[in-house]
Amino acid sequence: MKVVLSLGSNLGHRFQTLQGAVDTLFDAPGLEFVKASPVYETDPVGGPEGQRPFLNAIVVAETTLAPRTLLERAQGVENAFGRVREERWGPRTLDIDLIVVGEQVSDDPDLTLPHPRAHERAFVLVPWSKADPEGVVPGHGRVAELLEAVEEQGVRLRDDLKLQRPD
Ligand SMILES: Nc1ncnc2c1ncn2[C@@H]1O[C@H](COP(=O)(O)OP(=O)(O)OP(=O)(O)O)[C@@H](O)[C@H]1O
Ligand SMILES: Nc1nc2c(c(=O)[nH]1)N=C(CO)CN2
Repeated sequence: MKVVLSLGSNLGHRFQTLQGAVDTLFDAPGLEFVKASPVYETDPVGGPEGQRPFLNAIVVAETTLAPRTLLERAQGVENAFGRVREERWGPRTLDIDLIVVGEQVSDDPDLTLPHPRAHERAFVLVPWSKADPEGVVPGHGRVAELLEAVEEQGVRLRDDLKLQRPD
């Protein structure tokens, strides 16, 4: 099954955190790296005033794992990078969201698939469209079409930064 993950960081060494997350996510069996998007610097959406901009990227992978197992893997990596959960949409060293897992659809609040806000977030759609132009959000449509409906201002390519394949 194809998995699309969104990675974001707006505290600490943001790029090292994203690369470390990519390396750690693929350290265990069941998840195979396919591609990472370019890295974008993005204005914070929601949350408190005055947050630093995020670095955001999308990673496309193949998996044999159940969605819940993937969520546990992602949360384990977030915790390993010292994420402190305080206020909703507040600053974080690392946030990993499951955007889509195959064709799976779920409205479980602990794991909603596809991610309930992905289809309206430029910081997801812009990098995703570069890594995977054929991408689809089940129930919402093609990434390329969803992108036409969002404001891309506030999402800037950082072509000085490039995520490497996991080591
Ligand atoms: N598709 C999903 N990917 C990741 N977490 C999810 C998903 N659906 C539901 N969750 C749940 O959301 C909870 C809160 O996640 P988190 O604190 O990372 O939210 P957030 O990143 O601040 O906001 P947002 O959900 O808008 O991205 C997690 O504990 C997780 O169980
Ligand atoms: N620019 C940007 N804004 C956000 C982000 C993010 O990754 N990038 N993540 C959020 C919660 O997941 C809320 N707001």
